[in-house]
Amino acid sequence: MTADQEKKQAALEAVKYIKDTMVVGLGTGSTAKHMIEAVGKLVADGMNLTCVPSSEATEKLAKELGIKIVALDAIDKIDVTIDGADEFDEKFQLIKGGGGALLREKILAWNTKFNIIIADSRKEVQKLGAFKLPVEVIPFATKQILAYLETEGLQPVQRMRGGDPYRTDENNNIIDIDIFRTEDLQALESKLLKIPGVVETGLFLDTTSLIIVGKEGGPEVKERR
Ligand SMILES: O=C(CO)[C@H](O)[C@H](O)COP(=O)(O)O
Repeated sequence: MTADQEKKQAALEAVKYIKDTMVVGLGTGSTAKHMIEAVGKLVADGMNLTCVPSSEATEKLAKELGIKIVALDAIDKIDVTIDGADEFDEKFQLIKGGGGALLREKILAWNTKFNIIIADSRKEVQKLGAFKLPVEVIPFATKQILAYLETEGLQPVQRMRGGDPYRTDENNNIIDIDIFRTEDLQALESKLLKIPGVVETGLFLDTTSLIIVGKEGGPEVKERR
């Protein structure tokens, strides 16, 4: 199976957890796109859903598909959020933010009763960190944060797009760092979040309830132990 076929398979399995009248968080990225399309079909078939998007791109696609979108402050709690990931390990720890939507994705995950991650099988790793960890920072502080992270040995690289700094939906910058040699991810997360100007990191350490992986022979559904 191609990675994209696995993504779609996982997405189609995940939408089975969506029930009528639920508030649903919609993730961002190429795996989430399959899920949003499937949610669009549920809505077209008559399901009454209220959805909260994790990015402007997701909001645009959802609206095109006729999905009812509300802002986070219009609801109390999200019933289920379905999102992708760049990497996950057996402890259900994730790296997210390859698509740049980590801040809103993390806010959605934190405000959700049941978080489902959908992924192709290449996202499963023994140890997080082959994928660089995205850190969202405000533009005002970017130069100084880059210098600090360099002294910490985290090999920071500012994300660029077409020769200009990449800007998130919140108009911030992203610095990608190398965490492969980091053992204590919780300590790293705390250290990063203490830096003035760091808005959020793409480490999702304890929000995920279920991971669905697309695989030859059918989706694998992993429950958090
Ligand atoms: O965190 C994300 C976006 O911020 C995505 O979930 C992550 O990058 C995975 O993307 P894809 O489904 O395209 O592989």
